[in-house]
Amino acid sequence: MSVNSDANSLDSQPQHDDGALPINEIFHSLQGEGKLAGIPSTFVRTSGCNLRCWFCDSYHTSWEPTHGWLNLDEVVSKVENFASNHVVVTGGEPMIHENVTVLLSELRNRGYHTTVETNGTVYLDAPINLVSISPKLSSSTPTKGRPPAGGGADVGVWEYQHEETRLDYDVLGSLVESYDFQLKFVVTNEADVKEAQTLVGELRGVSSVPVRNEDVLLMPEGMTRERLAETRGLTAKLALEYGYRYTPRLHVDLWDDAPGT
Ligand SMILES: C[S@@+](CC[C@H](N)C(=O)[O-])C[C@H]1O[C@@H](n2cnc3c(N)ncnc32)[C@H](O)[C@@H]1O
Ligand SMILES: Nc1nc2[nH]cc(C(=O)O)c2c(=O)[nH]1
Ligand code: SF4
Ligand SMILES: [Mg+2]
Repeated sequence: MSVNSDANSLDSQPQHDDGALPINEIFHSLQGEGKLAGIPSTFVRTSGCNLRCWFCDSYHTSWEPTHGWLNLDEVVSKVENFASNHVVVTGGEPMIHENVTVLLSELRNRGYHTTVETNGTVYLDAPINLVSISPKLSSSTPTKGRPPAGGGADVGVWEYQHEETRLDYDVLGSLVESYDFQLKFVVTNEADVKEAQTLVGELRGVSSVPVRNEDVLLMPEGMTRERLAETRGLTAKLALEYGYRYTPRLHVDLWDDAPGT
């Protein structure tokens, strides 16, 4: 799959009537994060994202989206090759592709449990068992002093665009009210947890459904074991202090976040 030169072109895709999606990889692993951590799952990773988190551990498909497209039948047949009943649709940002609803409907019809990993900036109406929302805090914004993993595209452009796009309370409120959800925050320091606490408070103010502390997960920043060793202790301490749930990153602990894990 060739690397797409114009990183923006995938961010708003014309819909293909065969349900086609830009797919970076489809692989089988343990769900590494969140309430379902440890469950053998099939991952469908779409390409392209509308944000550019400097820490993105999938920059090969967000900052530099690959361009391979698979139609619905091709995706489903690859998923069917694996034994898991759980499918995790992720990216990149999967919710920027309308056709994700077509895939999710087909997976539901085939009896799969589906999780969507999303940055919470786009709302889609689809049959999803768990929406795993990871709202991006101010510490995610790329800056000249915080260049993105993998070199990345033009930070100047993306610092503004990321900051403008990363938080949408209408979308967050709709997702929380429409789906079983978890809120999963990447933690680099205590300021992130204070910001997450404010965001949860705002969400509680607009949501007609409860946002329980056990639905709020703190996840240490790190795409390597070495980096996680620096951040997991603080994150666990903050989870205890603030009463939120701690989530590991099992795929990093086990396999250093190698491709296909
Ligand atoms: C690559 S993202 C794809 C889905 C979606 N775009 C999102 O951000 O939620 C998958 C998950 O990895 C998390 N993530 C990405 N890079 C990370 C890092 N360096 N450390 C910890 N979590 C990270 C994201 O917050 C998200 O929960
Ligand atoms: N094992 C494993 N678990 C994951 N949970 C969320 C992931 C993601 O990239 O969305 C992910 C991933 O990339 N690998
Ligand atoms: S929103 Fe998700 S995929 Fe996009 S850059 Fe951030 S972590 Fe990566
Ligand atoms: Mg990942």
